Amino acid sequence: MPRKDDILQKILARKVEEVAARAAARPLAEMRALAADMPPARGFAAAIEAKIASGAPAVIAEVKKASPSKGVIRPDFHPAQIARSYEAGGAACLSVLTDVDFFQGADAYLQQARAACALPVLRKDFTIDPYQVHEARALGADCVLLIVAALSDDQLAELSGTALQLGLDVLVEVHDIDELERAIQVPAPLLGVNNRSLRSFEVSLDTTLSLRDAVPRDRRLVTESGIHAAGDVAKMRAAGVDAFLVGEAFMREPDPGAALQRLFFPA
Ligand SMILES: O=C(O)c1ccccc1NCC(=O)[C@H](O)[C@H](O)COP(=O)(O)O
Repeated sequence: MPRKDDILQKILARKVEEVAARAAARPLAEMRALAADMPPARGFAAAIEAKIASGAPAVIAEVKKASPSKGVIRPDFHPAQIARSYEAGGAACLSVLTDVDFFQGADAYLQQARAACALPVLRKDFTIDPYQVHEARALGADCVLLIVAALSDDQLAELSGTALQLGLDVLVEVHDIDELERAIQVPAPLLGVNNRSLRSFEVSLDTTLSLRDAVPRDRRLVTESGIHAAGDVAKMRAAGVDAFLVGEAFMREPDPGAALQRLFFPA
């Protein structure tokens, strides 16, 4: 598949500008104070472990209007309705895209989705600065995403440290073995393997299968992207993978939670 002119680098360049503008509008000290005033987080990793302990797969159900690889996925987009539907369908947690420029996301979507249900919520964004971690907490997020390909080791340590200090969980995302080796230096239990290359957009579930044995036993492997069919779920579960992050397959369905239930909890 041809490279898409390295979309990840474009997103990161824009994110630097976005964070600077946000910090100018609302300084870090103010954001820190807002974050410090928030009630305790809902326990994102704990919800995943509880689901798996009950014998069920743990599904992180994504609330995503559009993406760089697919364009607009769900034009008729109502985050609160989607969140309620996912909760009824048996999701363990939600993932809400807040990036505006590349995913047509919004901070308000996270707040609306979280307020509509009792599920813990991942802020799905490109976190590059501690400012965004305080902002995530202030928005009510329960977990932040750290993409290893986007960060240096020092940034990974600083951002994960800030998140853990604030009571947030961290999903550390990798796509290859070099990134996995860097990710396991971060003391966070959730390790996402993205089956989609964020550089070429190519999706292969073999990415998860090839990295599975290198994931330490004290980490929870979350397979991310490209899960569409019962066969995909069966393939992962047969390989001992019990946690899933799924977006498009649900977002294209009229009732996303019913689609989740059909895919993961068939009668
Ligand atoms: O999806 C994209 O086009 C994309 C491009 C660049 C960076 C990230 C991107 N997606 C984020 C994700 O990884 C997915 O939203 C998530 O894993 C769900 O994937 P899917 O089930 O395939 O919608």
